[in-house]
Amino acid sequence: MPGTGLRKRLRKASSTVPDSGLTGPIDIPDPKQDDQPKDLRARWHRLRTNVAGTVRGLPRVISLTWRASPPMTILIALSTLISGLVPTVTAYIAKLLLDAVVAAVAGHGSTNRIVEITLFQLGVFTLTALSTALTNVAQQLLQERMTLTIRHQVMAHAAKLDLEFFEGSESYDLLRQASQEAPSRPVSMMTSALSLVRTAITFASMVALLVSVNPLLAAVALLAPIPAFISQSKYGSRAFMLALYISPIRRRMDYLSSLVTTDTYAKETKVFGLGDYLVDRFRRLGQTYYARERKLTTTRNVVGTAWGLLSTLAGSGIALYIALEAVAGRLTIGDLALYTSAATAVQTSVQGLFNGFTGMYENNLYLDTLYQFLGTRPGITAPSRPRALPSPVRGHVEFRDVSFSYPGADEAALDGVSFEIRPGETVAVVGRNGAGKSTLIKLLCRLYDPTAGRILLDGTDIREFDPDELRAQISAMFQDYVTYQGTAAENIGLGQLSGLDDRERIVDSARRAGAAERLERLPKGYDSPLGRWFDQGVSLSGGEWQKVALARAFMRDAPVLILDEPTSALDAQAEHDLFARLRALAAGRTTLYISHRFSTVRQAEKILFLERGKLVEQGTHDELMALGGQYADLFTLQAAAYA
Ligand SMILES: Nc1ncnc2c1ncn2[C@@H]1O[C@H](COP(=O)(O)OP(=O)(O)OP(=O)(O)O)[C@@H](O)[C@H]1O
Repeated sequence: MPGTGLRKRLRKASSTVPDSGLTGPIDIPDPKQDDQPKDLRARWHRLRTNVAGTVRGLPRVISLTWRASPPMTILIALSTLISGLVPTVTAYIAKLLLDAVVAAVAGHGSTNRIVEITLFQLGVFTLTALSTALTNVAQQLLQERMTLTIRHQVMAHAAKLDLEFFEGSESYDLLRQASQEAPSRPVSMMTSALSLVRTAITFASMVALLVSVNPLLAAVALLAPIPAFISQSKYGSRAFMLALYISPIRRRMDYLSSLVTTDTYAKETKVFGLGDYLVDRFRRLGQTYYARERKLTTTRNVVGTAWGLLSTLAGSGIALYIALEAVAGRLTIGDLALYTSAATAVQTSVQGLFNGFTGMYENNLYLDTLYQFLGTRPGITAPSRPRALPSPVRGHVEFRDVSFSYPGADEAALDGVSFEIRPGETVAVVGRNGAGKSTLIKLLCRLYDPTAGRILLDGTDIREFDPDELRAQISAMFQDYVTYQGTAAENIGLGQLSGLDDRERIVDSARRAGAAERLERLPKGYDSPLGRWFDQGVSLSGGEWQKVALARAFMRDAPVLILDEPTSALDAQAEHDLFARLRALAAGRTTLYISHRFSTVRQAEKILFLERGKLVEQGTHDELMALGGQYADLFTLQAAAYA
C-alpha cells in the first residue's frame, strides 16, 4: 500500500524538526540520502515504480472526473484527441500548400488546388478554435465541480472521524494537507494527464510521419528524451519529499503568525513584549524554508534544461539531415517544411511529456495523502446491529473497572475506575489537575473507548448503541467550549439543532443559565451577532460567554447532563445562583459536573475523588469529611484560605 510508506515518511519528517517553532534551531533536515537511488539500475527501477504508481493513480482521477460530470468528461476527452492531432494535421497542410505553390510557380500546378488547400486549412483552424473554446469552458467548470466535490468529501469525512484523530499531531499534518493542498490536486492531475495525452498524440502522430520518411530519425527523436525524463522524475520526488519535510515548519510558521495576528493572543504578546521576537522567528523560519525551495527549484530547472538540450540537439540533427536531402533533390520543399515543423513539434512535445508526467507524478503523491486521509476509518462506529436505546433512557450510569490510556501515552489517564450513578443523581468529580476528570467525561460521551473495562448506560454497554443515538441522550458543556461567531440565538440554539428556530426554548435556556438578562440588553437582543468576526458583533466577557455555552447545554432535554467546570469564569454571585438552581435545573436528569471549588462540590449527592487516574474516594461530602482522606485535606485547605 503506498499510503503506509508515506505515513512512515511523514512520521519521520515530523520527528526530525524541533518540537515548537518558538525556540530551538531553525533548519530543515535534508531528505534522507538512502531515499535517493545510487546506480543506474536502482534509478531505472525507481523510474519504473514511479511510472507504475502514477499510472495507477490515473483511474482514481478519471473516476472523480466522470462522477463530477460524464458529458463534460466525454467532451474533454474528444477535444483532447482533436487538439492532439491538430499540430500534425497543420504541419501536413502546410507541406501540401508549399508543394502546390512550388508547383504553381514552376508552371505545372493550378491555383484551384491552392484555394482548396487554403479552404481546408481554414476549416481545420475553425474546428481547432471551437474545440479549444469548448475545452476551456468544460475544463473550468469541471475544475470548480471537482474542487467542490473534494472539499465536500474532506469535510464530510472529517466530521465522521474520532476525536483521537484531531488530538494527534501526526494526523494534524494529514488533515491540513488533505483540506488545504489536496482539493486542487485532482484537478491539476487531470490537467496534467490531459496535456500528457494531448502531447502524446501529437508526439505519436509526428513520430509516425518521421518513420514514414526515415525510421532512424524517429529512433533519434524517441531516445533523446530519456535522460531528461529520468532527471525530471528524480527532482519531482525530491520536491514532494521537501514539501513533506517543510510541512511541520509551515505549521509552526502559521502558528507564530497567528500568535501575532489573532485578537485572543494580542494581549499577552504585547504585555510580554513578544512581538519582535515572534516576528523574527517567523522571518528566519521563512528564510530557511525559502532557501530550500530556491535551491531545489533552481537545481531542478537548470539540470532539467541541461538534459533537455540533448533533445534540442537531436531536433537540430534532424533539421540538418532533411535540409541536405532537400538540396540533393530527394525531398520536396514541402517535405522540408513538414519535417522542420515535425522536429520542433517532437522537441516541444518531449518537454510537454516531461512536464505532464512530472506534474502527474507530484500531484499523485499529494493525492495519495488525500486518499490516505479519506481511507482512515473511525474506530468508534455503530455496531452492525446497534441495540435500541431504552425509551425513555433513565440515566443510570455505571463504570466497571474502566482503564484508559491515550494513544502513545506511557501513563494511564484512568486506571481501574468503578462507580455507579443512580438515575437523576447529581455527582461531582473532583481531583487535582491531570487526575483524569475530563477523560472520564470523554469516555462517557464515547469520544474515546476504554482500553479495558465497561461503561454501562441503563445496564447496557454503551458500545452496543449507535454512538450518535447515545450522544443524543447527553448534553455536555466542555471546559474549552466553543464561542460561535454567530448570533446569540444561534449560539444557544446549536445545542439542539431541531430547536434552532424555537425562540421560546432558546430564551428559556438562557434564563436557566443566567444569561438572559445580559442578552436581552444587547442592541438586537437575541439576534445580535456575538464575536468580532462580524460587523457590529458584540464582545462578551469571559463569564458571559460561559453562560451562553451553559445555555447551549440546557437547550437539549437530555437525560444525562455533563458540565466540565461550568462556573470557572463566573462571578461568585452567578456561581452561587447556578448551583442553587442546579438541583431544579437538573431535576430528573443524571448530572455529572467537574469543579475545583469545594463550596459547590459539597452540594452534590455524591462526590468522586480522582487521583492520578484512580478513583480513590467516593461518597457524600459528610462521608468524605468523616473519612479524613485527601478530599477532607483539600476541602480544609480551601476553607482555610477563605477564612
Ligand atoms: N488528548 C490527549 N492525548 C494524550 N494525553 C492526554 C490527552 N488529554 C489529556 N491527556 C493526559 O491525560 C491525563 C488526564 O487528563 P484530563 O484532561 O482528564 O485531566 P483533568 O483531571 O480533567 O485535569 P484538569 O483539572 O487540569 O482539567 C493528563 O495527564 C493529560 O496529560
